[in-house]
Amino acid sequence: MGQDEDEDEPGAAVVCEGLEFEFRHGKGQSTKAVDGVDLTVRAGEVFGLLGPNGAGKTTTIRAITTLLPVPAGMVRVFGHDAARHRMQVRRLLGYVPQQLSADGGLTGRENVALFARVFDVPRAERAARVSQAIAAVDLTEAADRMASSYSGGMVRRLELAQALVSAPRLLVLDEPTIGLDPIARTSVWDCVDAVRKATGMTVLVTTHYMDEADHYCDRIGLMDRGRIRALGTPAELKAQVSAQDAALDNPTLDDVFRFYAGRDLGHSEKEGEFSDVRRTRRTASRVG
Ligand SMILES: Nc1ncnc2c1ncn2[C@@H]1O[C@H](COP(=O)(O)OP(=O)(O)OP(=O)(O)O)[C@@H](O)[C@H]1O
Repeated sequence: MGQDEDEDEPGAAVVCEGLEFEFRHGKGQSTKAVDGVDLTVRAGEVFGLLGPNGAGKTTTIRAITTLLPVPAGMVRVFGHDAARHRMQVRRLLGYVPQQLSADGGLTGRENVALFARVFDVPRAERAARVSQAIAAVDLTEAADRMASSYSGGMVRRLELAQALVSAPRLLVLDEPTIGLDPIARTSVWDCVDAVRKATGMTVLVTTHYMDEADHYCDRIGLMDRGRIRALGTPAELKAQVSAQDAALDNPTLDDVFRFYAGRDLGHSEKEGEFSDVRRTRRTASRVG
C-alpha cells in the first residue's frame, strides 16, 4: 500500500491513494464514509470536491488535514505522509472548517493574532502578517471591532484570514460560502482568488454550489458514497456526460452532478435533511 514519498507526480500538492475511513458507532455498527479514494490535487490548482450530502467529502478533507487518523501511505501533502509526518503537514496547510472557527468575543485582529501564535508565525513578523492577512480579506476597517458584530460574510472572510496568516501552501475550505448571500459569496471567492494569484497557493474546496465550482475550480472530483465517481475540468465533465447521454445536449454542472450522483444535489437521502438543518443553525449562529 502506498508509494514512497518521492514517487509522487511532480508538482502534486495532495495525493490520496486508496483512502478509506470508517466511523465506528459501537455495538458493532459502523459507516464507511470513504471507500477507496484515489486523488491527486496538483500544486497551484483550485480543486473542487463535489457530491451529495453524506458522500464523504468532509471525511476526506479531515483525513487530508490530519484531523482523522488514517494509516501511513494513504495521504500525502507535498510529499509528506499525513500519518507519519503530521506536524509537517499541518504547517503547510490552512483549513477553514464548516464549523465556526472565529471567536465572537474577540476583535477580528485578535482572532487572527491567535491563529498566528498557534501556527508559530515568528513573533517579530506577527503584527505585520496579521495586518496583511486582514487586508487580504478586506477587513482592515473592521479589524478592531468585536467579531460578534460582523455579518456572516465578514465572519467567513475573517476565518479565511485566520487560515491565511500562516502563509499556507495548501488552503482547504469546507463549504466556504454556505449560507451567504450572492455578494458575500463572490467576495469570499475574490479574496481566495487574489491570494492564490499572488502566492501560487493550492486550494482544495468542497461546495454544493455548482455555479461556483464551474466558475472557480480548475478541476473537480465528483464524490458519491465514499468514492470519486468522475474527475476532470468542468468542461471535460460536461463533455463526458453529453457523450454518454444524447438527451443531455449542452449539459450544466448540475446535469453532470445528477448524472453521476443519480439524484438532486442537497435534497437526497436521510442525511440531507439533517445536514441542511445543521448548516442553517451554524449560519444563524454566525450572524446572530
Ligand atoms: N463523526 C461521525 N460519526 C459517525 N458517522 C459520521 C461522522 N461524520 C460523518 N459520518 C458519516 O460518514 C458519511 C460521510 O459524511 P461526510 O460528512 O464526510 O459527508 P459529506 O460529503 O461531507 O456531507 P455534507 O455535504 O452533508 O457535508 C455520512 O454517512 C455521515 O453520516
